[in-house]
Amino acid sequence: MTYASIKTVNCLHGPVDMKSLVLCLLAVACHGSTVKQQRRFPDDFLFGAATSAYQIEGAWNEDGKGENIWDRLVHTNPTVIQDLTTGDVAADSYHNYKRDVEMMRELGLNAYRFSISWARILPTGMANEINPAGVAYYNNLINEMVKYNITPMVTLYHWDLPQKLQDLGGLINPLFTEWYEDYARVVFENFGDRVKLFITFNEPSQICFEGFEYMNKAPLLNTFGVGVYLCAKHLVLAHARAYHLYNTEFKPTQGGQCGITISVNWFEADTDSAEDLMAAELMRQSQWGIYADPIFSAEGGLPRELLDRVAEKSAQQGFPRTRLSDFNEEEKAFIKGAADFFGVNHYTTVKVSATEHKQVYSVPSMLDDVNVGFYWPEENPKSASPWLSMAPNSIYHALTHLKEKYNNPKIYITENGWATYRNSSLIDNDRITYYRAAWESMLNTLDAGVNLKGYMVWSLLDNMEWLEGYIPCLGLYQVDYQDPARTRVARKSALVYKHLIKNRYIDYEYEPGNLTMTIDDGF
Ligand SMILES: CCCCCCCCCCCCC/C=C/[C@@H](O)[C@@H](N)CO[C@@H]1O[C@H](CO)[C@H](O)[C@H](O)[C@H]1O
Repeated sequence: MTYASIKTVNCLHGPVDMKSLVLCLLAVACHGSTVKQQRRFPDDFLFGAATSAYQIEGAWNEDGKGENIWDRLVHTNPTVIQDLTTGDVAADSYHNYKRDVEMMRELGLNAYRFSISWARILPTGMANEINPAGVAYYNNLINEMVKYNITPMVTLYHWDLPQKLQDLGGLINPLFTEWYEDYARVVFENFGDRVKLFITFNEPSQICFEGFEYMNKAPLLNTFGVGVYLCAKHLVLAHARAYHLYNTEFKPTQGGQCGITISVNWFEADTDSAEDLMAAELMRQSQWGIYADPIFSAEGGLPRELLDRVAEKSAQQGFPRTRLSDFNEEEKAFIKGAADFFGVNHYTTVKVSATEHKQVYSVPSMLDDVNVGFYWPEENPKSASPWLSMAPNSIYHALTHLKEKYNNPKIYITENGWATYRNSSLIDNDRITYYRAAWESMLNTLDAGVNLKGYMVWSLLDNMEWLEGYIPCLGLYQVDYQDPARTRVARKSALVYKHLIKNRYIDYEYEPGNLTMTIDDGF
């Protein structure tokens, strides 16, 4: 039975297949003449959970690992972390990976998305020196997952650049594309026999915009209006180099896929006015189009309106040339189509206005280039993270937009989740409400013909939430940070997710009797 054939049907009138007919007859016998069938996710839809190295591993300087930009930030500038904490130990997954895999089995996960710490396997960032203990750690984790049929989805770069590369300019240095390709080769060579889903970068906008302008991510550099664009172009080129490397040298024997994950929150125009519609479009172009268009659009290259806007502003500001030039024709051809799938991190909806909610932006800056106002609608329920509120049908709006814009690419939702406060109850009904709404929106998305193949919850377990420290918790499992063993216990949402994975439909009636998690037969 295909997904599309499962609908709310009336047994006596609707055209139904054999399975539906049997269900209907049973329902007629039990309840009368009408049955409301559940919409279901396809059997091969990949349900998983996601984490990243810096946020969970700890062991920041153990077994030969090199320093990365988050290690440097939290140790030299500790007051930027809201609760003055670090990721030095975090959930200590470096020592607890077997328990993490056990949790995956308890949940019945089909897949687990985690990231590799570049500096753990290449302590200096360069590929001349490989750290065997780092490689062994990831081999152990992958082997443990594969043993239990859990598909590894590996992110090569989730924000933790080796510090020695940052000392050389990091993503601002054009040589970054070479360093990254060398690192990607080490990853493919060592893990590609078992890993079939590779993600080159997690959330380019958070790397470039938040790291080089918005002062919200390491390396916290204030290079307003220039650094963000250099970073963006080098990142996209590095992605394309890794993709082509995989495609030509590894895919023929390893047979996997290589994509990129972009933060695609939904930016919605405040009104239907032409000005607000353009404001929302410029926001989308600056936040994710700048990374997605060169790879996924039919024409390639950077988004037109953004290019024009930055050129105009640069001229007004007396720059001899634009601060954002397009890729050249050779680069465009190299980048266009360089992805087997589009990874989407989706959390929320933000409203965008051409005139309202504006702040004073630095000049020059990307914020000033775009020059729009934005806000989170008051009526949307708020989480423990200020940027994350719950918006109606948000996934549907974002993903149907991608379908139209990029000719229906294969999509995995690689992150989606809800933040609660550290001391809140394990009975996390607000998270369950958020998740059920997200899953409902995914079913709408599938109904609309979007080529959506899987979904990863953020996160498997509580972890270090970057500058927000350990204040917000996003895990299906709570981590006890007072306990040196970093004990993990399931929240109620873990049982609800387990029920979804097993049954493939959203059961609003399901209420777990208690919070005990067990490993079911076959896992
Ligand atoms: C230039 C135009 C104006 C820009 C205005 C600033 C941007 C405003 C819009 C903000 C949009 C919402 C911010 C969303 C951010 C998330 O996508 C991002 N934080 C998610 O990152 C992942 O979050 C997880 C949970 O927080 C986890 O930390 C993970 O590591 C991240 O990948």
